[in-house]
Amino acid sequence: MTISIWRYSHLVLAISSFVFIVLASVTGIILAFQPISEQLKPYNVEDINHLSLAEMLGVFQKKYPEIIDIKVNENDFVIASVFTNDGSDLSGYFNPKTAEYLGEELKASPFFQWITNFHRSLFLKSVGRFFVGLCSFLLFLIALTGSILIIKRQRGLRRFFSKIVNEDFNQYWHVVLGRLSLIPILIITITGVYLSLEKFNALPEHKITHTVNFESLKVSPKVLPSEFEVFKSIKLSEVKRIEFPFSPEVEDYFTLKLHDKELLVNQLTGDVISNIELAKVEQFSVLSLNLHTGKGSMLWSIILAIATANILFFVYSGFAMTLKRRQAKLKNKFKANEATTIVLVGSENGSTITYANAFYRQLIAQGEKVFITEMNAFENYKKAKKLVVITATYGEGDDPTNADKFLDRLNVLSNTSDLEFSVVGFGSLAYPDFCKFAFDVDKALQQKHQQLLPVHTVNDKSIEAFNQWLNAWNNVTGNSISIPEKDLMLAPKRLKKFKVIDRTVTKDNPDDTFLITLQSKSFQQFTSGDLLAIYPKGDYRERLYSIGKVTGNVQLSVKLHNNGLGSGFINALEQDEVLKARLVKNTAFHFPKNASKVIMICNGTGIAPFLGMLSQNKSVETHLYFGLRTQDSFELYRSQIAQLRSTGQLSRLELATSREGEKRYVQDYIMRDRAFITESMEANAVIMICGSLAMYKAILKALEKVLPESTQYYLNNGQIKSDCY
Ligand SMILES: Cc1cc2nc3c(=O)[nH]c(=O)nc-3n(C[C@H](O)[C@H](O)[C@H](O)COP(=O)(O)O)c2cc1C
Repeated sequence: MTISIWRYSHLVLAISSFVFIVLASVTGIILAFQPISEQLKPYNVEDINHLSLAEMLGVFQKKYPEIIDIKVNENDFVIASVFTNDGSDLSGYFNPKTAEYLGEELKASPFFQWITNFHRSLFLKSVGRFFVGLCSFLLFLIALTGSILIIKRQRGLRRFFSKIVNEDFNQYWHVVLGRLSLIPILIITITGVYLSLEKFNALPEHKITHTVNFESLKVSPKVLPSEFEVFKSIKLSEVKRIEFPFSPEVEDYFTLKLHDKELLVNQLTGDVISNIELAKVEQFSVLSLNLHTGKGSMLWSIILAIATANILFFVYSGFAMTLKRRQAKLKNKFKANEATTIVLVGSENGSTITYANAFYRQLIAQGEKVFITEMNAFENYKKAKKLVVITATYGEGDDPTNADKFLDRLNVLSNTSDLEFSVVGFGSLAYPDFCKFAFDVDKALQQKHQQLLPVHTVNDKSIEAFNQWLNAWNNVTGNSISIPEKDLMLAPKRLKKFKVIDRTVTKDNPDDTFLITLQSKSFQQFTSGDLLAIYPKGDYRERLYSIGKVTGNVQLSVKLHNNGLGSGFINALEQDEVLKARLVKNTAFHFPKNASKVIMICNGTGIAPFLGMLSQNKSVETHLYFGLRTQDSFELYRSQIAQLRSTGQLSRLELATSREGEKRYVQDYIMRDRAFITESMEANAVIMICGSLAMYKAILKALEKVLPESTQYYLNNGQIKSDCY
């Protein structure tokens, strides 16, 4: 399958370095806990930013007759070496405010030391260090190519952090976590490379050498160190180390190492004898070490640990995605120029190829000469009579990578005008430009060839929807192809648990229909009009139901069919039983946000999403045209609808009973209320239709007669929405 140059680079880099990356990541996660464990020790003193060096020296010199040196480490622990009044030496952690001894200096744990050595060089000395440095650089490139892939996926840098639709677990989290850990990973890799370069002496030398003119050193006026102006002006947080003079002679001085410079200070007068700025290389080395290891900041150490753990997840999810893509291969029995039917596939992540391959195999089994290939490989096919294009849509209604040259090639190459074609669009209603690329392809093909079937769309890889197209294809071509469902889908993953919290029974209803309410066991965002996908046999067989959101739960209205796989499964569920299913977003059938009025038309179980929408409705005027067989059929919904009427959430109900009374269908009421319907649509109302396809067609026919514009106009305008089956 064709993949973009960026994805290819991302993959090649990952493959070439993954062993090192895994080893470095695992050890890196462990090492992140070293600074955390150190900082949990009670030697840290607050307000180190406010305490001056002079103040600290004052208390130390009061308490101890001789001080050798004082250090402040990355954790802001003060470590000193002193002589006490009884002449014994004392070294370890001290409180800088009171000069009180706190405890012995921690020795690095042998375990962390072992892991550190492994992390730095894999115990391979210079060779290992080189590979670790190289792997850091490769990881940096992987992060860069990954960012480019995200920018391309999101169609622009500005949309880098825009919402991502969760279609595939590995893909979704690869991108989401990739964006979140990008900055820490860039920092880890850049500093890793820098530290390696330093170890190989590849950076400029940066030794500090002071020159002191001993002749010019003053011996008066004498000042106590705690009164030195220079010590007063330096905060303890700036200090790395202060070394005390060995003797009281003026030739011996204080050596003060700060984070950005080194000073020599006259021990008698407090004059600064020499002041040298640290080279930028040196300053960056310290910064690199702290950023790379998390030394000195618990928060940063935790961020590093999380980002490094994410790297391991990227390795796993990246390879899982690649494997999935590679499984989707196109193989041919016939040559392109022998084939009478051509199947072209546009796919980014391979799932559309599974459908196209299954269709190809069935055609071959029927004895047809078929050729299947990627859309970008389109050419003039000598003997082709039929062309089937099965394509996904990406980005914002754009082409998948292996179809990005198709429209140009079609323009330049194609000249066989008696070729008949059918386009099947794979897409997701979670995106605003649903299957747009398929529509673009269809339009372009219409300029040159004969359309055999209108564009057929498949939402969320629905097998049902694909089979509907297959039936239509069989009808127009005289074929009798059927695709075993197991060829199309693997058992679904990541299903969520739902518990039955209420249900009615079919015997109470003349149409074998029942209401069932499910409570999601985990937090999930959904709304009325979305779909619930169930897997009755726990395998590839999927059944979708329109749902209503009623008091936060999922409500379905189900008609039990003879041998119905889905309805039989749901009907067998008992109170409190738990099932596994998944919610599918269906934005095209959500309650409109800005409509002046909503006219809902449904028959039978098509009422389910409307019961939810009405119970969520706050103030919109709503009219419900509900078709059922008898008044008894209505009993199932009577109390809910009465409640909605009493609260005003449902403004008007028209019940059409087809088997008793005036024996009317919903479309009869539409014809009767033509003035109301027209007036409402002119005032920006929205019509929503849910239920059987037969009813949908009848309603569209009625609306065609009633409305001033064509139904296509209102469909395009988003004023007619439907979810029919
Ligand atoms: C980044 C991204 C963008 C997408 N954009 C659209 C879109 O604009 N319109 C649409 O209908 N579907 C869109 N989809 C959904 C895919 O077309 C759909 O999941 C399809 O089944 C994927 O097929 P494939 O696995 O063969 O690539 C998008 C999916 C992804 C991951």
